[in-house]
Amino acid sequence: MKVKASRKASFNAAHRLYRPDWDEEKNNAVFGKCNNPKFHGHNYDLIVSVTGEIDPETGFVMDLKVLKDLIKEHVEEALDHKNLNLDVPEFKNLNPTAENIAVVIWNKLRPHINKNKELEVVLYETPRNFVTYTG
Ligand SMILES: Nc1nc2c(c(=O)[nH]1)N=C([C@H](O)[C@H](O)COP(=O)(O)OP(=O)(O)OP(=O)(O)O)CN2
Ligand SMILES: [Zn+2]
Repeated sequence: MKVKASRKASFNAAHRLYRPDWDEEKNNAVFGKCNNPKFHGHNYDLIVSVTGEIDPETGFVMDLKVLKDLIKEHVEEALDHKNLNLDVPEFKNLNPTAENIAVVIWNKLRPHINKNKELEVVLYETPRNFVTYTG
């Protein structure tokens, strides 16, 4: 019997969506207001879920206090109050779209989650725009 255990978190960050190899016209056509050269920010909401068997001794799929601390150390400290394009090495050559941010978060957390458990990251960029990555 598998159960999904989840932890919510949030961070805020600035970004700009653009490709340096495209001219301004094309960047504006594809990325619109998200291509603002002075950047813009979002309050990101994150749901990290771990799915697996319940440990019969603890009753936990995973201790959610441990998951909270992992998110704080590996996600919030890396991304919160940062300019994703300028401050976060993973986005030096990668557009910080919601999809790419979700993949980066998943990759940061995966090494710290038991191999027998599945990991899912849901990232809300706005209250209505969200992406899901499961590896
Ligand atoms: N597939 C994707 N599409 C878009 C992304 C993305 O990361 N992946 N990002 C953006 C913008 O950065 C940003 O999310 C603005 O999107 P928009 O829909 O314009 O949102 P609003 O500011 O209008 O706020 P809502 O609350 O969503 O109405 C665009 N596309
Ligand atoms: Zn944006």
